[in-house]
Amino acid sequence: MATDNGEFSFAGSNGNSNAGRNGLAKIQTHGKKNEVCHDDSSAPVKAQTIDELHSLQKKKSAPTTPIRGTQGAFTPIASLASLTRETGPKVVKGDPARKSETPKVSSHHATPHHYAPTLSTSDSSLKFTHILYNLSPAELYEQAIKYEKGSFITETGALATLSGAKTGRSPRDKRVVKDDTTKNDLWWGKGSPNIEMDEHTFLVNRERAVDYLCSLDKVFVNDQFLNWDPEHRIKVRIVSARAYHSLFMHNMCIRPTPEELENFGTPDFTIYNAGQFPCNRYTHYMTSSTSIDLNLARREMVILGTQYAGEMKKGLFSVMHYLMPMRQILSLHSGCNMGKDGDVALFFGLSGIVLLDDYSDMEPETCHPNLIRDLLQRFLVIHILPIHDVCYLCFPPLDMFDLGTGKTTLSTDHNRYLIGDDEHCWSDNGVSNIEGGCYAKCIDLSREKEPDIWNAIKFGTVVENVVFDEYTREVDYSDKSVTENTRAAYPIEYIPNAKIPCVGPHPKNVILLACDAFGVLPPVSKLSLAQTMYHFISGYTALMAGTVDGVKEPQATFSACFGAAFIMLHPTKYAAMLAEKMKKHGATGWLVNTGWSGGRYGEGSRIKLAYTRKIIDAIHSGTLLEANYTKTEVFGLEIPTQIEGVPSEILQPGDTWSDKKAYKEALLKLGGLFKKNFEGFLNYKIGTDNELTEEILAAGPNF
Ligand SMILES: Nc1ncnc2c1ncn2[C@@H]1O[C@H](COP(=O)(O)OP(=O)(O)OP(=O)(O)O)[C@@H](O)[C@H]1O
Ligand SMILES: O=C([O-])CC(=O)C(=O)O
Ligand SMILES: [Ca+2]
Ligand SMILES: [Mn+2]
Repeated sequence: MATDNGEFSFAGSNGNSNAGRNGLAKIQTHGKKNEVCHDDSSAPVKAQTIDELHSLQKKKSAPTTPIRGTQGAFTPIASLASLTRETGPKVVKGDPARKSETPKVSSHHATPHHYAPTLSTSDSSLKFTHILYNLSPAELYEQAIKYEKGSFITETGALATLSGAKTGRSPRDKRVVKDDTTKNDLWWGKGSPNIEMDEHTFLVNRERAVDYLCSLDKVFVNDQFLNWDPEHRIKVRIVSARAYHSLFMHNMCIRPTPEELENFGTPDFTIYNAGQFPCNRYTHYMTSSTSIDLNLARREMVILGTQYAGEMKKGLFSVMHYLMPMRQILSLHSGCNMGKDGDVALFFGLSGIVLLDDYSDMEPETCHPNLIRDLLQRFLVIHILPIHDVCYLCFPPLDMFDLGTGKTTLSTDHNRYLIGDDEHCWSDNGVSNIEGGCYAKCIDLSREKEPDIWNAIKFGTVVENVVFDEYTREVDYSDKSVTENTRAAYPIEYIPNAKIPCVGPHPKNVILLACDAFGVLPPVSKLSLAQTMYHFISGYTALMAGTVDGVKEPQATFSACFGAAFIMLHPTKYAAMLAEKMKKHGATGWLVNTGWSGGRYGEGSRIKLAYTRKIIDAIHSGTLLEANYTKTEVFGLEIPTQIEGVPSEILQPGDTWSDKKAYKEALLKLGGLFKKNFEGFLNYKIGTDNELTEEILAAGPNF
């Protein structure tokens, strides 16, 4: 929904009587709104900083610099205005610790602002906060190392950081404002990742975050872009308290040129990351001290109680899952690369902590014991939400993790151009990467198997939660002491054959990746369009759950569109768009199992990355399309009989199991889980074509 001046707007926000210049309700700082308790009843102090206030204490006996003169030199940042400070802190560059340095005024902020006569309402509004605006990686390194515990330079020059208590995303703590527009537009209720909150509660959390940020001596502001398609580029502002967060987003979002920054204007979306500070559990809708709050009408996101940087990345991805479909553009949780001849492939796959199951129709007593235990241990104020409501948001136990299906690993291919590793758009113009960087798993990373990722971990790259040698600073990628989910965030240019700008023509191959820990899905199968849709909607992979005795058990998980945690609309909306685009552009679907072979987890072994790469090569080159196929029982998948460089005996999973009976059992078990999961979609039509809906329903396991 681009407006005349090229900025997008959200449906519903423009007609709002409360709307400010950009269609947004402004933060109200005076009078009205009886639900807010104001502290501006007493006579205001005539000062805008604490220093000014102190200067008022002493009677002037000699001329000093006029107050207005110094103030006029700085532009305040409107985003950080709150009930306690109307204007927000002023933008300066440089480190406030270097007192001798005169702070340079940033020329980037063109927001015209008219100073009201000094009317300060609390001490908070007098406090000076430095805004460290779009610092360079080198400056951010210095800030991190000086002020953030756990920041170190690794042997290869990367910045090692700790993300704090949270080393992965917290999907249970995500909240989305339900208002008149989103109540109809978004997917709510059973199975949906969108847990509602109201506008007022959002403002409570926003105020908490903004006041926290303004209480600091300095905050970081990044102004950057999302989406390499210039027609659908989104301007984002990230306000954060840590150099780690600022560098992470510098790497992950698209970096503006100095000219683009000069003309940046008003951001389309703003994140307030106050992750070090918890939310208040006595606040309505809060069930823990972590909250990630999305307000589409205000175009804002607030983060409280988690420093895991992936929340910002995936929070913005959720926003794109709303904005892009509104423009008939499909947003995809996929990697993407392109061959020398311009053939594009998409790699879908699940990852991270995902919605595992849904217990909405269960009584609290029968609810998942892990969840109950977790609730009892973690929630001080269970009464805020009736336990039954919480139960319907059943998520995996906290010690559950995924193995990674291979989006990043397989899209990063030395023989092909990398368009992106995780988030893309498919529009009438072709594909475009949403991001400006990659976020690779580092666990067991090896130079031989993943040379391009290995080499990208250098100066400028953020490595999260890795363990390194105290003296040499050599990283031990096999060390899981902090977490399994160790990660590296680097600008996409760090991959030598990145395709810049990160756009490409319409995809020729759509590869669905599943890490099957049951060991029954074939290493590769060719899919019909209906099968592709069936597996896209199912979004299967295995998660590893730690049990009480520390034994790891694989568990099937289904995450619609291979990214249920990030979608905003009903999965069938995305599925219909994918089907339409694949049909129109003649793309072929493939299912690739990057998981177990020769038995389930614990018995067989993970398919060698080298073999998976050969399989992917054969898909890209077109030779696999020409191969001979046989059809499997239960799943009805077409399996090639031969692939160059891959032992033929591993292509048929049944042949690799020594215990055939166990194989059949595992196969039927997985088939049953697919069926059960798909029941949730039986009542939905996919697109306008009833024929396709019927076909998709028939394309699942049959037995
Ligand atoms: N046969 C295989 N194919 C793909 N990856 C494999 C294979 N065997 C082992 N791996 C490992 O599995 C992991 C795949 O993770 P990857 O980062 O590609 O996941 P992802 O799909 O990008 O997830 P996320 O969205 O969380 O980033 C890597 O650590 C890789 O080394
Ligand atoms: O967001 C994260 O933590 C990592 C990621 O890419 C995903 O989970 O899909
Ligand atoms: Ca990845
Ligand atoms: Mn991802």
